[in-house]
Amino acid sequence: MTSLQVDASPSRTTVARGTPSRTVAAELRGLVKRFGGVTAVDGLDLTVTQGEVVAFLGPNGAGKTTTIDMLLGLSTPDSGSVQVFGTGPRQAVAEGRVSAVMQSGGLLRDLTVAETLRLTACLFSHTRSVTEVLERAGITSIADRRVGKCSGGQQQRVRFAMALLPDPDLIVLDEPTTGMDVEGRRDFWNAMHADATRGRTVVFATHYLEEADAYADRIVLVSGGRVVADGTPAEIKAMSAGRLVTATWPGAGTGEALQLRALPGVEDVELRGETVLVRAADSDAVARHLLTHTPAHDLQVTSRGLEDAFIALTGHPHTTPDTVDLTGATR
Ligand SMILES: Nc1ncnc2c1ncn2[C@@H]1O[C@H](COP(=O)(O)OP(=O)(O)OP(=O)(O)O)[C@@H](O)[C@H]1O
Repeated sequence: MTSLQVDASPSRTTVARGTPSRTVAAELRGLVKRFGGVTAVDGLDLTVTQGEVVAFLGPNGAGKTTTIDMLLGLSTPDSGSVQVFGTGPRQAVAEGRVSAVMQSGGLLRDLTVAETLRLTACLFSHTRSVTEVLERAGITSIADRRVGKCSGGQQQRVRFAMALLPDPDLIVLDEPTTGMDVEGRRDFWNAMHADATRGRTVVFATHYLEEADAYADRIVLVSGGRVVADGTPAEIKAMSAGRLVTATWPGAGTGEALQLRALPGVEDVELRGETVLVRAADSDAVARHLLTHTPAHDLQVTSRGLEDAFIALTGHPHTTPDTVDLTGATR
């Protein structure tokens, strides 16, 4: 059973999970990491229990990669602690209990996919068979292809297969699908998710809200180096209460937008060409006003999604590496 709590100071919404007896996979306590004058991670606390698939979501510069680097023992915190399966992260990695899929690097272009995996397997005392990880990562058909000839999405699945070799208890993926097309992303996550359903703990950082929504059991929203919200995708979406009213209103301009903004319960008004978008707690009142006091027509009322929650909870518009400001007029 889970329950939603609001912790007023600092502003953070958490889900207290009622399963304290489950094995803790990773425990980050009071993590702080500074680079010169920049505080990349600012007192971050997070407990991941075994078997969870956790998405680390946040705007650019939120501190996701810095946190993941500390989780993997690639860098050390200025203060705070990291424990992975009750030990330090470096030891957990050395024991093969944790492995990672990073965005780039780690591949030799002239080796085939199968040679790459056989070479990687030599680094560990015990591994799963190359045949098995090829299958798990969905790349058996390209086993004899040179890595340099593989697409970006296929190369990420090679990295995923490499990470599966030691049969880790925790797999950490840092924005593994950046730059992939939609099909590549879907294939990658289907392979990852099929593996995760066998009880593996997964922590992944992503810019893609839909990936977090579709593949995570739990979303940890990070902003300014801190956890600002933590819950299931449904819980995170529900944190941004209210609805979006969309209508066509030819000729609407700043004056009309300001009038709407002044209505009770209206949080935000946006104009995109002839379309007006109103985010409001009381969508009925907004709809009634638009239909009775203005020439607006073609009204639609929709529940707000993860993107609205992202904006509300982080104070940032949501952007991905291949899109621009989603709240801007260019959308
Ligand atoms: N090696 C470094 N030297 C200086 N500043 C750094 C370094 N690494 C990260 N930072 C800064 O720390 C902050 C957090 O960066 P980090 O890469 O962890 O964020 P992120 O959430 O992963 O961002 P993105 O989604 O854009 O990858 C940023 O302001 C970044 O510029």
